[in-house]
Amino acid sequence: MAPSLVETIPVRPVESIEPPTEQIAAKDKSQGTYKEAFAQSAHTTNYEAELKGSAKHPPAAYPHYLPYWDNVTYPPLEPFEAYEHGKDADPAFVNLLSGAADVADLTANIGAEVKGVQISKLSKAGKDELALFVAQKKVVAFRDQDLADLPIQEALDFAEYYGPSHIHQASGAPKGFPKVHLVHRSADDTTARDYFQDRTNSITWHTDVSFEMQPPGTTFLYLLDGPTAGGDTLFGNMAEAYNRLSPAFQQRLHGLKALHSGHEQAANAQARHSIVRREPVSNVHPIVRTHPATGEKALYVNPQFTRRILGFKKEESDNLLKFLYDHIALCADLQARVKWEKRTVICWDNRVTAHTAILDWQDGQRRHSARLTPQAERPFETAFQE
Ligand SMILES: O=C(O)CCC(=O)C(=O)O
Ligand SMILES: [Fe+2]
Repeated sequence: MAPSLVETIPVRPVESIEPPTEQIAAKDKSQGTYKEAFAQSAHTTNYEAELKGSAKHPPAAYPHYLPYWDNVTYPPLEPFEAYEHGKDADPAFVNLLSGAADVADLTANIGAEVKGVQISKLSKAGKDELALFVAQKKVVAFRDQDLADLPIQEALDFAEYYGPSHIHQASGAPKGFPKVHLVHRSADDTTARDYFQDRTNSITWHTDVSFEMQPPGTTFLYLLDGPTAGGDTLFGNMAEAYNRLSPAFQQRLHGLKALHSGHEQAANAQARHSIVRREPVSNVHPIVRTHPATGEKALYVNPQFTRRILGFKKEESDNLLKFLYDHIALCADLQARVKWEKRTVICWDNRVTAHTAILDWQDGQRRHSARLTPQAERPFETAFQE
């Protein structure tokens, strides 16, 4: 992709899907540059309240998971040969599920809930089956997990079975663990309420960091602390979104490629005087990608990071992308709204799903979770078949 195209595409405002940077940086505006403020981040009121609690809320349950913005930059991500463990899995899922207390579908076409399986303790065969099970179900809530209570490095080692950890270009991370991506809104943060001063909804459908050459596959997000109600995460089945289209339309999408850009997310972080850990990148991916284990085809565009369909004029590209985004957003019949509980790990396959946080909880409650993000193969497509 010629870099000039990236520059000529108008920068559209991209909502931050990385809440913590926004929150701390907003405080920093009155305190000089972010970097100055960062040096004293442990002394900001907000951070202190998180550590110590206040009259209104308890301290953070997992203080070593509070976001920290180290000022370290990283070289570009290196290409690597991805290995798809789902291909080695026994589709009977004996090693994953035979000891489960309960396995239930959340809807008819997306999502499952599993109780009584400790994913951090799975055998190799169990881990392979997890990859395939999640690829089939698209998103799985594993209840009563110990991931948050393990040393952070052990949690990372578990996830890295599936691929090398992605280091996010702009998000806060636990101190010393830049490979862990944090989602954090402190208990005295009013973003969830403030958001609706300017917007009618908080929905930001996306698939994680699709601008990377090898975006994540099997991904784990675990709750550290959450509101009593609300703050669910909504997932959509992008393979089913593809299947719903007519064969003629599917055929038209095959062969099309789209540009995905991380430049706006980086610019956003810079504008907030936050950190950017790497030179931002853009990559071109097929609009219909194939899952390496299931062979399923899935729509692979999202309004956060996809910018342009290559070879189409702007209006053509905008219109087709708008249709696809509307299709993804409107199909409540291929979505699951997954509820968090303490000690829940939600695992999804970024190659065949889209997701969005829902910012609907009441003020005065912390929402804090950590993501382990193994990278996978470069998206590829296989031929259209009727
Ligand atoms: O906060 C959430 O519910 C989802 C956050 C998210 O998009 C992610 O961790 O990838
Ligand atoms: Fe995400």
